[in-house]
Amino acid sequence: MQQSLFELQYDNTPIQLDMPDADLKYYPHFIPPLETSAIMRSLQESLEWRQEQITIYGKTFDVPRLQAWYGDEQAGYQYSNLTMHPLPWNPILLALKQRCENASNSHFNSVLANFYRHGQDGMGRHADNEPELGQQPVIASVSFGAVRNLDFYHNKNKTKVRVPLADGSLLLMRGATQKCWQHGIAKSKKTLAPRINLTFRYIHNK
Ligand SMILES: O=C(O)CCC(=O)C(=O)O
Ligand SMILES: [Fe+2]
Repeated sequence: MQQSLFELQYDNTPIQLDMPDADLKYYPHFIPPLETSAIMRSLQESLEWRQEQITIYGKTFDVPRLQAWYGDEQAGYQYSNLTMHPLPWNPILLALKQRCENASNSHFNSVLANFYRHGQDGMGRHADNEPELGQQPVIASVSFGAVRNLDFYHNKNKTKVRVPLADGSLLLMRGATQKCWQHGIAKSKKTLAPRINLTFRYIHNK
């Protein structure tokens, strides 16, 4: 039997992840499946992806992914005596920002985009706890493309929680999440398709 378009409504009810000292809400179908591949392609083509580098003990390495940072002009921040400025918003990022603001009842003034080209791209353990993000930051994380595991590590005990982030999903991180947990995207030996993740944030300036 043929399904009518109206029956192809996906349930957008969020799931509250049961983790202590964290406030994590997961929306598996935040972006309807019919829209995700076009959005992914347009992000891949229209964002100004950069290969950033890090220096550890005097040796310089390529960060294992491509990155781009967009936001309001006032959302710059100080970094090693330099003021970093975001690129100006484009229509697709603004539309996604609006959808995240509606879902979270929050405001965002910048977005960090990460492009994981294959399984060997990843992100090391960290917390988004820079002072510019405030005491209990609200971060909206939208994913497109390959499913990748976001691993959470509790700061005080050895608890590890693996959260697979699906194409078109939204993960809202709030409350004590950044204070009490670190998170990272593990690399994989498997051949994985590309993935783009956007983390919408609010940067407070003095
Ligand atoms: O790619 C992800 O899901 C994680 C991104 C992230 O942790 C970050 O941008 O701070
Ligand atoms: Fe993060």
